[in-house]
Amino acid sequence: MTLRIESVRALEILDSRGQPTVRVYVVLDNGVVGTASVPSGASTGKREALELRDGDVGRYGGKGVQKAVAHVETIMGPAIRGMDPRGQAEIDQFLIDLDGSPGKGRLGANAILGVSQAVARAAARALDTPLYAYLGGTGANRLPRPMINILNGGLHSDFTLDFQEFMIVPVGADSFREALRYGAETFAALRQLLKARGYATRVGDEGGFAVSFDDNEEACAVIVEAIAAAGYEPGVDIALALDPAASAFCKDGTYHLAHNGHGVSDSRALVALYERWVGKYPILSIEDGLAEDDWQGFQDLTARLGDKVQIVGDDILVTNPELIARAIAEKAGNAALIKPNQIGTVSETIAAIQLCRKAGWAFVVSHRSGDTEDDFIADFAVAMGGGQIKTGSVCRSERVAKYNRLLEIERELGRGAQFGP
Ligand SMILES: C=C(OP(=O)(O)O)C(=O)O
Ligand SMILES: [Mg+2]
Repeated sequence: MTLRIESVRALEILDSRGQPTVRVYVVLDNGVVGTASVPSGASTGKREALELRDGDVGRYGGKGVQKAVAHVETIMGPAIRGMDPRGQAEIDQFLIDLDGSPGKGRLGANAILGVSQAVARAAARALDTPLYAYLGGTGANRLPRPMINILNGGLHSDFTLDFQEFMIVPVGADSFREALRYGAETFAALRQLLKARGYATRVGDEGGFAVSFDDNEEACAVIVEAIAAAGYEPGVDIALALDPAASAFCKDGTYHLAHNGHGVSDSRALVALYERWVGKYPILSIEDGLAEDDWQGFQDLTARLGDKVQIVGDDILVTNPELIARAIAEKAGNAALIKPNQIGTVSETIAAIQLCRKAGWAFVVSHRSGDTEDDFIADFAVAMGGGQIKTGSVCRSERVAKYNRLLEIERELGRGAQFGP
């Protein structure tokens, strides 16, 4: 069967924060269309691929993406016209070369990723194959274990807490469906608990409750209570995972904690705090426990806790194979967060995961805090062999879209479905 890219269109749409973002449509010569919408972070790593935004504050109150849209339609589209959409690696490399800049800032990583993902979708549709099977083959039958965000802080909720994400991990569940149920029931129990204590139950950017406690640690304590209130055993059925996103409260190598009594701490004190918490609460994963430039801190944390806790690099690694390779060599962590828009193409995202696998590292496929109804990462996680996925709470549709897609995939796989990292 011959398949050719006929045209590529793009559109400025809104993300879940009401900010403009890019949607791409790749049209094939047989009429099949693949679409993709690109997410956008708030607590971004400084070495991420560059999201191209227009200079002025646009009509939605944020900076528009008209330039990125124009680059898709006038530069990238004509350049890949006539190419076979099944040649993902070739097309991605072609787009990287067409941009020619180290951070993809000329054409815009948001524009490039939109095209890259829409090409994959178009090819899968043309072959009448689900995206997970197209990207992962017949062996792609493992559903990822979810890390479900239930309390938001940091840049995702105006620093109601210093730490950005408090997540629950249904370790005792034996299917994705059950895991999601554990998560939804605990979220409901947490809502009741917070209400009973007089807290408002508004939510942050990723749908976790945005509650201000005097001390960050209270978040761990209340989650453990909610797990028990929902009828589960903390640490056995459901564990905790943290993403402090420490770059956001680090200035000049010092960590400034407004919700922690003593206020300011250095890297060693923060590592000691995590050690104390791990001794007290069933925490199995800590992402960005230190700031993106604190390689020594990541090494210390890994040396102290790495044999029992997953130490995930997000801002420090930015899904970049070169930085992941360095962290593997320097033992600065034992897992990578995987965000396709941090690196900018599907092929480079796959390369980052392949590197993790080779080194015995774990990986967590992730949404962004500004996201859309696009559920690409759900299929992508299954294609990559499961691992883990973090895509927010169970109460905002742009997050639930990914969970619901995973439910669909699990049912489609039937008896063949496997679950967990
Ligand atoms: C998802 C995250 O947030 P953002 O998209 O704001 O970087 C994160 O830090 O892991
Ligand atoms: Mg993070």
